[in-house]
Amino acid sequence: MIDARGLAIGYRGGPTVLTDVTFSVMPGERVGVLGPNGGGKTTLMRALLGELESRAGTFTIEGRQGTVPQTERSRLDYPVSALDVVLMGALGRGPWWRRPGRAERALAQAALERVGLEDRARETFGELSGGQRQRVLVARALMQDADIVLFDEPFTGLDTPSAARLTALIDALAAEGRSVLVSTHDVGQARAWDHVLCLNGRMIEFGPPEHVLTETVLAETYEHAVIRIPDGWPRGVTQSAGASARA
Ligand SMILES: Nc1ncnc2c1ncn2[C@@H]1O[C@H](COP(=O)(O)OP(=O)(O)OP(=O)(O)O)[C@@H](O)[C@H]1O
Repeated sequence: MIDARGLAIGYRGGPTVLTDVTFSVMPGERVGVLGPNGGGKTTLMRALLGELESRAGTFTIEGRQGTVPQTERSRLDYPVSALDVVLMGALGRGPWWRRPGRAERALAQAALERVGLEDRARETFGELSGGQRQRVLVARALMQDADIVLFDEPFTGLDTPSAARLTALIDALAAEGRSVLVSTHDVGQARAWDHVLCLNGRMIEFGPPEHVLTETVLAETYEHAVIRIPDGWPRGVTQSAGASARA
């Protein structure tokens, strides 16, 4: 679904902020994207969405993309309902001037049901909890029938039950053959996915978690910040309480 070779990415008029990115994602794979603040996770997502051009290297993407952005960055005071947000996923299906019809509304309602929010359709998006907003945005990606779903730090601020619900949704999307990229600060969570991509201004490592989540790679990724990872890790990985790495 995604094949990137030696990508270098920067913002218009600015320096290159991410280099040497080489990875591939197959249908149904879940890839965790790890890195410190400013490491380049969002930049990579934006390049995959076509918002930023690569300055070197090549990449190909096959299939429709859907994105689940960081909701605290969205404008939350705009009075749109949860259903309206999901219906935005239907834009592009028909001419821009045509309002969503009954069929689209039924699909949007079904997508909300899929994420367990069928009874919240009429509620204002900005008044939902962070976890509920994330799920509405997953429903929007379902509405787009996205083959590739990009999540930008979706677990930030979620309590344990909400995080577990979102993890189950990510697993379900992958089980349907959709490819899922999830940027996260949670090293413990990334361990459960198929591949991990570590970024810190350049790609540090890409591969299965058991190869990537080593002390050496994490130290390079987080520049020797304290990394806490759960017990039961393969040898060579720092062991201590907690499950998250923050830089
Ligand atoms: N709109 C922008 N214009 C110019 N530079 C930007 C822009 N957005 C991000 N950058 C720069 O790109 C680099 C990577 O930032 P990015 O937002 O991709 O990191 P991140 O890994 O997503 O961080 P965080 O965990 O804080 O969200 C940083 O040096 C940042 O200053």
